[in-house]
Amino acid sequence: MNTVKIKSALISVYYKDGLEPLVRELQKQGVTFYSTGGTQDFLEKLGVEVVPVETVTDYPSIFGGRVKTLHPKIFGGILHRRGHEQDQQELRHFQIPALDLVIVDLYPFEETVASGASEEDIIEKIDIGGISLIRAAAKNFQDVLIVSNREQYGEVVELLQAKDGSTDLSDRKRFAAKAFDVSSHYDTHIFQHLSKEQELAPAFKQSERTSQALRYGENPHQAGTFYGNLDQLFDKLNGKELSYNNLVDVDAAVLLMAEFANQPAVAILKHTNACGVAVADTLHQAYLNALACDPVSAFGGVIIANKTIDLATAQELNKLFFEVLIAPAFDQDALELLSSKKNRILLRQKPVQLPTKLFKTLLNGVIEQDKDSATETAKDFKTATNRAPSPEEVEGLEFALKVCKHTKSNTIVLAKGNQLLASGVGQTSRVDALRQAIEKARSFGFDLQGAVMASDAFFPFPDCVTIASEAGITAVVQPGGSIKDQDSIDACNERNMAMVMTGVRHFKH
Ligand SMILES: NC(=O)c1ncn([C@@H]2O[C@H](COP(=O)(O)O)[C@@H](O)[C@H]2O)c1NC=O
Repeated sequence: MNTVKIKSALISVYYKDGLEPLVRELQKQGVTFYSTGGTQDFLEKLGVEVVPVETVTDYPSIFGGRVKTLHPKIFGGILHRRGHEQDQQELRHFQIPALDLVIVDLYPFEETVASGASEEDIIEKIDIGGISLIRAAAKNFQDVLIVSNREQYGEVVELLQAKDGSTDLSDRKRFAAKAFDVSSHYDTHIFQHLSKEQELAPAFKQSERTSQALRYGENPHQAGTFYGNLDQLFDKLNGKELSYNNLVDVDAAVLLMAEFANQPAVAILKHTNACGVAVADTLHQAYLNALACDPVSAFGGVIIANKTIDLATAQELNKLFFEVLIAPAFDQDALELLSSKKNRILLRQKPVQLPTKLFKTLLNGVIEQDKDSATETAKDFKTATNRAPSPEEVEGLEFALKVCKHTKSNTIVLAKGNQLLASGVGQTSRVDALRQAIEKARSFGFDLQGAVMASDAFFPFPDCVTIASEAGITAVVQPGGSIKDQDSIDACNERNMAMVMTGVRHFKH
């Protein structure tokens, strides 16, 4: 157990709020308080007697507060080993006060960077003394309790009350682990800030401070964990825990729907690919059109909408078995109806920007890239054929290209107006992707006459154009860039098809 009675505490906190109940509890236990300038003032205003660190160190706070606790008498008080004869002799010899509890709230570095403060202000917010106190107290968890986070105050009060002002080794070790989480997270942000202008960041650092055990990974025999804070992005209004696969699909759904900001839009995804997407005048109609694309695949899918789920849409959705529904808002009656199935996950999406860098593990490292944030619209289309696309075809091409960008390569996406008809996904050849899309569209009764197609990458041969034309497709958008582009252009001209090029490839592996 190795229980330690807390007799002394060093408190040095940037934000003072929330501290009082903890201080009152320590006061009840007869603890001696040591503190730094601002914290000392705060404690004294509460009527608490405090020993200023300056009295211990015999130094004032110098260099504008850059050095105040950085002193052997403070660090000796924390780091000496209580059961070590030599340490005890030295402690007495140098008249060092033992410190059993250290409470630190660091200078708000991340917050200062986010506020757009000047570089000078940012540098001053690199906490040195506080982080050193945290590391020292955490290292000596055998004897010292470190409170490194304001969120822990309530838990510490409960511990002290339950154990009459003492702490157990297991608690101190747990708080020490948290302390190194706090210090490493803090340093990660400093590293990221100071290296952000370097073309090649010298190391990959990412710090997520919350974790969520998943029921399992991609399959039941694989363990899985999510590191991050989903509460920042969603309010979960109903349903079971999100699974690993749900999270992967929710991520794909959110990225896809970010393409459709204005008119009501609905997308249905399976295994990260859209099996239904539509934009319409109402959300209800958008959902019906999205579902019509492939009602078979929609079963068990992840659905996302960009407008409030109303009752009419909810009544249609309620007829389908789906895993997750994401929307910016839900009308109360719609929410009540959809919540009737207890496992159905309903997420209210908050308007929060997602990171602009993407990374994943690969071989023995991590691969990182910028998010694909390029979206080409009509103004970016360069007509390569004799015939330019009609306004209806342009609308379809813009729509198809947005879906194409978020579909696994190789892909061909077929659309008409603002409705996805079918896509060929994750194929090893573009021809296979096109054939899959045509066959699928026909199997759900779509007439491909006048439909348009988008390709995520250039056509190496004119075969896709020929096959598309035979199916009734009249307009094509593709990046271009093949040495045989002219063959595809000629094939289009022979068939009076319109082809536009964007110059931007959208592979998605
Ligand atoms: N310089 C030091 O020796 C030092 N010791 C503690 N601090 C920080 O000073 C802050 C508290 O200062 P005050 O009690 O004066 O408001 C805390 O955020 C603490 O992490 C220091 N400041 C920065 O390094």
